[in-house]
Amino acid sequence: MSDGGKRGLFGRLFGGGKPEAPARPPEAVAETEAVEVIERDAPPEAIEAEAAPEPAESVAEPVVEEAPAIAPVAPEPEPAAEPGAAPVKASWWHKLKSGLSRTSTALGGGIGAIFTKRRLDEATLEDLEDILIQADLGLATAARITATLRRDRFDKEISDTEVRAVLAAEVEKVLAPVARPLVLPPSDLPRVVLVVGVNGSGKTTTIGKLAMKLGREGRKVTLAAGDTFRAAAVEQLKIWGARTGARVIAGEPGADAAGLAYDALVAARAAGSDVLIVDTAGRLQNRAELMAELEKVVRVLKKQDPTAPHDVILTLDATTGQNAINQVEIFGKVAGVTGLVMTKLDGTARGGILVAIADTFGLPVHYIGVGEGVDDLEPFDAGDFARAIAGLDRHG
Ligand SMILES: Nc1nc2c(ncn2[C@@H]2O[C@H](COP(=O)(O)OP(=O)(O)OP(=O)(O)O)[C@@H](O)[C@H]2O)c(=O)[nH]1
Repeated sequence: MSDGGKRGLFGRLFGGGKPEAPARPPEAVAETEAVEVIERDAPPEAIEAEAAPEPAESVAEPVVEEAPAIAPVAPEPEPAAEPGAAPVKASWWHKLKSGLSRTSTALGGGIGAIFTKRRLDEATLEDLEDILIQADLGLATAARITATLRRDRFDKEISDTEVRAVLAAEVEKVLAPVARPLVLPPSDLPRVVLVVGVNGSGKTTTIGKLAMKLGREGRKVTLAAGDTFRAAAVEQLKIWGARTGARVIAGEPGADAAGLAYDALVAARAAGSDVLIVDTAGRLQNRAELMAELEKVVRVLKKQDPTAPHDVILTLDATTGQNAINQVEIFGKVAGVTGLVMTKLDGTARGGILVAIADTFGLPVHYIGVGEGVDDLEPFDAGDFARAIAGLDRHG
């Protein structure tokens, strides 16, 4: 986070007060509980896509329920730090490297098998290019890596470690421009972060982890349980809310997602939240009606704040490989994706897909996830990622 800090610094940056909440009656929002549920009984069709009546008028009055307080979760224990490294960074490097081990083993094993004390010839370069493509790095990056080797080392002896160093350097060149943190500039109004993606890509888990990070930075966070299709997703978000101290605005199963997002923004404003993170139902990018619903969520948020949503984050499950490229294209068109989070890099040998996506779209990669734990999400660092997938140690 660019301007994260303790509450005092945050308070100075943001100033003391927040504006009054518009439209929705303040009694819809209780002030102190960690988790709250707004019961909404509007059926999904209550707001027609094109007629788009004011969502706040289309639903019954919300009811606020208090959920039992659950103690915030403690951070996971840090493993022993590398000498001279900051403990958190060291711990993350450890997780990143072991999380990406399947990718680095697939790449490194293939490279080790073809570079056994031999001169670099055209056949070896072709074999290498195949390995890089199979690891989902993308045609362009694979071609660049082999071109660099051809230019600098052709007909010379070269070890697999040297090849991996070239691989890391080329991958870092691709990733460095997209490694951009999620920036939350000072504002009197809540920053609205919409999280989209296909089913099971890790939206809710990522939101929970993000809420924890923002809470630790002293931000006041509201979560909107916009995945109204799946009751378990709402429960999951409530648990995250309780763990992180974020308030959760949720509705009845099947409630209208756009209306819920609208209400959540009203509630976030009334509560003086710094950030509203809106969860959405998982949807396949080829399901037109679900994609239309997503467009409606965006439209309805804009009715209250024309600049919202300020961030549209697409979560991508690394294990889906090449399909992730199609997801970026379609979600980009429908929801105006502004940044990416790649999850489940720990469960796949296909972590190279992040490189292909960076090369193809140039969209900011804010975070990567390498596990289900609360501390398994960190801002994306191009150099660390490149060296980890190449199976090399960290710089410095
Ligand atoms: N190994 C691993 N598992 C993850 C990671 N991120 C999320 N998961 C798991 O992936 C599964 C799906 O995550 P959810 O957060 O429920 O995904 P979702 O996109 O909200 O799912 P839907 O609500 O069905 O659309 C859960 O079991 C998570 O614990 C990660 O970085 N690594």
